[in-house]
Amino acid sequence: MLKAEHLSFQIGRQTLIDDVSLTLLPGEFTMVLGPNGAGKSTLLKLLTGTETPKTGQIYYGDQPLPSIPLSIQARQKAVLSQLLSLPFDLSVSEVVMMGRYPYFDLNPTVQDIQIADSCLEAVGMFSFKTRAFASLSGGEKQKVHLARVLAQLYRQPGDESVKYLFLDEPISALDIHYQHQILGLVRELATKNMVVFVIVHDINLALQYADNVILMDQGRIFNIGIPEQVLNTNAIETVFKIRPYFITHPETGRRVMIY
Ligand SMILES: Nc1ncnc2c1ncn2[C@@H]1O[C@H](COP(=O)(O)OP(=O)(O)OP(=O)(O)O)[C@@H](O)[C@H]1O
Repeated sequence: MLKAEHLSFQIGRQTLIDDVSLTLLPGEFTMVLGPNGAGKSTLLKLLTGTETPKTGQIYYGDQPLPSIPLSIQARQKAVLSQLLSLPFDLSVSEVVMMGRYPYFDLNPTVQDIQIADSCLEAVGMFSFKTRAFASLSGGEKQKVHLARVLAQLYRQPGDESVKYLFLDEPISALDIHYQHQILGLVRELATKNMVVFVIVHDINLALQYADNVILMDQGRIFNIGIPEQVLNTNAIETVFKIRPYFITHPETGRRVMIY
């Protein structure tokens, strides 16, 4: 479980996060939505320890996040940020192997290599293994970084500890086939004792995949709960300033938003 209590964060005089409290449970796929500048990425940075809140506490299980050694954090928590480019000239397999750094000293083991390969396979990028990362398209880079975080949280047999996965707009550059493939993969991971926090902009994908939705606005949580309740007409109109309409998917019976 991840618990955050009364988080606030400021830069200069601007309050980016204003008294945010939440509980995220392993097994639940949490999606975070909200307009540009609502504070979604900033909240992710606080929850992952990249930034330190001005007030408030974050607990992973019953441990305050700052008290957990970084070497332990690296094996339980993985983060995919919006920044996809890398300052070094690395191959695709070297980028994915970065996810295994917390597990080996000097050289990756055969098992690390197998894990990295299987994660590349899972995101449909195995055939790009030897390519220069810098030469990939935006969507291909996004998939390789996803393979990196999957490799970081890869569960060894017998490891039943809670893992924490944070993805900041992981599908923004992906075509619709891969949007669904990756979200399906992440939903499957969530069921395996993982806390999953994913920022997206697509309301219909949240309605389709999320167990739990956090709707943010102006540095605060506007609403949190099950998707159909949180993403209602009034909330969408208030937060996104657009009037939505909902129809029923002819095959699945699911709620779909149009506007
Ligand atoms: N280093 C910084 N200095 C000043 N302002 C910042 C800084 N980082 C973020 N902000 C501001 O904080 C607010 C929240 O930013 P944040 O990136 O968390 O928004 P977001 O909800 O993730 O937005 P988007 O959907 O556009 O990615 C924005 O107004 C942003 O301009």
